Amino acid sequence: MAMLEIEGLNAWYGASHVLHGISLTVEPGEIVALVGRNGAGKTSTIRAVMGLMPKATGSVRFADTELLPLPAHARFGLGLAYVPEERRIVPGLTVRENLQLGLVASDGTIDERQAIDEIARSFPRLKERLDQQGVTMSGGEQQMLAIARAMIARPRMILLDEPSEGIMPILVEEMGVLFRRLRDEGTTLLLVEQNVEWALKLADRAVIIDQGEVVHRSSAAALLADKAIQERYCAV
Ligand SMILES: Nc1ncnc2c1ncn2[C@@H]1O[C@H](COP(=O)(O)OP(=O)(O)OP(=O)(O)O)[C@@H](O)[C@H]1O
Repeated sequence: MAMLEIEGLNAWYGASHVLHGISLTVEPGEIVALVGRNGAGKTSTIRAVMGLMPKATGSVRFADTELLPLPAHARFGLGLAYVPEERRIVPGLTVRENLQLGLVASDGTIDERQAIDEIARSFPRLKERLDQQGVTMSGGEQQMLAIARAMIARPRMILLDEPSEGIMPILVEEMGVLFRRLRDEGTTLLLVEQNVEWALKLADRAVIIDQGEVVHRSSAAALLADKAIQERYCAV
């Protein structure tokens, strides 16, 4: 059974029809890179999975549950996590308090102190800053916090929207190591990226979206080697 199966997904912003029959699957424990140029529909696709598009039709199944009829908050409870492009680190809250927000949907089933200890082991940079205001950290550290907050409730799948954007190369590298480890531990990842080469080196499979349609599916390695297709659909 696929972890995520999107079939014939259409979506709209008001009268503007932006996704035209997107179909793609993500198998358990794999990293799929979703690429394509600005405005192609990558963000809209993951927003539709999370229940954040004003209108969406078709089918989106997560571990065999049909998501489209469910409100956004019910989707988080199923073990899906989302790291949006704008990181939404809450002003006025410390790093620890931002992490605690990631546990709200788990209804007290996860031991908070243990979960924060575990996360702090994976993110040494956050460990040193648990009592600091989240928004005082660098952009890259805030991105790591947003990812840590998504991971803390141990979701089965994480959707990430351009996690490497605007981040120092050293942190991008750390993030790659983290994503591989997550995958090796069984977490499924759907990664929207403009940093195509980095994403393809990390991912198992790749899907390209162009003008709201899927135009290419292959192994990540095959797309990495195919500069012509990358130029045609991913050049900025
Ligand atoms: N809030 C909105 N209202 C109306 N149209 C929107 C809105 N957000 C995005 N769009 C339009 O929807 C289409 C798909 O955008 P989307 O953000 O999904 O693309 P993307 O591939 O993620 O690109 P980017 O990398 O720029 O985020 C584009 O034509 C865009 O202009």
